[in-house]
Amino acid sequence: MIEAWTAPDVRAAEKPLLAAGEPLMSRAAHALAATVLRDVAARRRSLAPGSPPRLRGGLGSDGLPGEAAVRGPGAGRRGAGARGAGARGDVRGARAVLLVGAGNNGGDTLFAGALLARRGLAVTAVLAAPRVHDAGLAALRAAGGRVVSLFDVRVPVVVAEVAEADVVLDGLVGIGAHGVLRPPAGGLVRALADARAALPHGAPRPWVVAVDVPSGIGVDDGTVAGPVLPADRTVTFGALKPGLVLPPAVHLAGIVEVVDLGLGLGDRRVTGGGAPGRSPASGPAVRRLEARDVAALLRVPGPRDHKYTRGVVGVVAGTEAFPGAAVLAVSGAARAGAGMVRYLGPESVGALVLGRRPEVVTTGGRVQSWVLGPGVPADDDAADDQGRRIFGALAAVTGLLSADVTGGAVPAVVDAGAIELVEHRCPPSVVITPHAGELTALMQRLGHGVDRAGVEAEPLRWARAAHEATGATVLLKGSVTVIAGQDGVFAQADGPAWLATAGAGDVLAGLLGTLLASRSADVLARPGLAAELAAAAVLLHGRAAWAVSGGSGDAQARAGAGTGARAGGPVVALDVADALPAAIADVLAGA
Ligand SMILES: NC(=O)C1=CN([C@@H]2O[C@H](COP(=O)(O)OP(=O)(O)OC[C@H]3O[C@@H](n4cnc5c(N)ncnc54)[C@H](O)[C@@H]3O)[C@@H](O)[C@H]2O)[C@@H](O)CC1
Ligand SMILES: [K+]
Repeated sequence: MIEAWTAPDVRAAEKPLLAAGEPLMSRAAHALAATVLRDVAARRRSLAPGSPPRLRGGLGSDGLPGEAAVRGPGAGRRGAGARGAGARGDVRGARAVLLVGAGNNGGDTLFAGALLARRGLAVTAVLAAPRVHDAGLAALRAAGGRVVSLFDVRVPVVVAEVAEADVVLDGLVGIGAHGVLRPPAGGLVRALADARAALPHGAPRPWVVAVDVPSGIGVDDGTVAGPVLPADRTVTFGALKPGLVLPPAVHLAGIVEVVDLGLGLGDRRVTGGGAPGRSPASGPAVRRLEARDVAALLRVPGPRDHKYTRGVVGVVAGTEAFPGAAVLAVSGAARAGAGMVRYLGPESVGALVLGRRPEVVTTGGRVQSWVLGPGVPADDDAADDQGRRIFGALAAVTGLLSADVTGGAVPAVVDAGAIELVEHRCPPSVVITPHAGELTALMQRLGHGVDRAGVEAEPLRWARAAHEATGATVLLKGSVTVIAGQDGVFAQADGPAWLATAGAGDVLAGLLGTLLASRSADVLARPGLAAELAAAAVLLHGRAAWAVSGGSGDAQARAGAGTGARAGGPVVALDVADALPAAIADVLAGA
């Protein structure tokens, strides 16, 4: 389990250690410097004449930084200069620029800069505040570092200096940041980010290491409200912060490395998540399941199981206009290991489903979970019969219909058009699965004045708001999927960007339906479990997609970084469903 803790939680955990005189800043600075030295040495090796071409500005297949565009041997911009040939581990003469703010984040950066200077790097500190960490500044000066102030030199001069550097350390603000970066730091960062964005794809540029967090991100909510210099690597101290796992900020953090300061935050047994600002006792603010967590959640059939005990999934999906969604949702459910799948829908669609999945049953009967809505447009009169089926199922799962009639509520996945049909408060065992556009429509219907850009800018806030407004567990789809449930928030980054393709959501809905059906009674008894199973479904879906795509998401998952099309190739949704058995087997085998 990957856990992210809020700034107040980190501070609270640091407090007793600082009071006991633990040298946390020194530990942080040493770890930061070690990473920077390793990165600089690795980049020099990758640019040395005769070395194989590597990816630049991205994650190499070995998890080490390389080059984003493939460059031929010896194509270093300044030949054997600062970025040119370097012996293994030789970093002497490399240029480092430190961006230094007023607080301890700047202090970490200055102390790390002093260590870099002592290893032979040419270090320049750019001070973005009238007063910075005194001891850190003294250490850098004593080590031979150069110091300039943003109050004395103009921003374009600094931008030019940064362009010539091998590595930039962003130490403007860390967990003490409030709001968007203020001048002069904000202006500098905007100019640096603009200069970087203007570079042709794959052009040489300095490696950017964010100190604790990329300065300017919303540390506790992952928002990006102002300028931020995108990092290639973030070295974060003590624990992951929510902004390093949540979109959109996660996409600016690069490869994330956690330096253990002995805060003990990840050590305690976590029973539930909490809102930012709660004490560590209430658990991490955001969690991300890893494969072994998912293995523990999956219900593996035993010798006494039969199809009914394993879980029957009822699928109301597809219309004559959108029959494919039915095939995809049913395939996701069946391939994920449902004991049985019941398909309910138009006869012609049922025939198509049976043609692809003859094991499906097309008659009504008891189910242990519902999958409602894939391929059923809410505003389509022709979908009336499907709408009626969905209304009926929703009445059962929300408890509107008496248990005497329904035989008791069961968990449900409410997807696509069915989201618009939710009119009553739901239990958390109902998981709604909108993308940003569908969540926007839902929140507007509930009276919130938000547009799609607003949801995309603050996915955590709106996923939570939707959970609070509907009672349902909310799975907000994206390259990083945010899930808000009764016991907290998950942010899953498991799939390749190739997975953003038609029908992928239908497969996810079916897959999640199966996980809910297999643990139906547990979900009803402990509604927080629905969010965990939703996170598990996203992980399995993502891993299946990587398998189809031909790449591997392991490096990204290990790094806690956002996703991207860094490897692999295109995928189609039905192939993702077909890859689920192997993905589940791998997870269960601990692969
Ligand atoms: N507390 C500790 O013992 C440790 C802290 N560490 C470092 O210390 C950092 C926290 O230090 P601080 O509490 O001093 O806070 P920061 O260094 O994160 O930032 C606070 C300073 O930045 C200014 N600032 C705040 N918001 C700003 C904005 N929007 N624009 C421009 N300036 C802004 C404040 O006025 C203040 O001077 C961590 O992120 C981490 O890097 C590490 O050394 C590990 C140990
Ligand atoms: K920073």
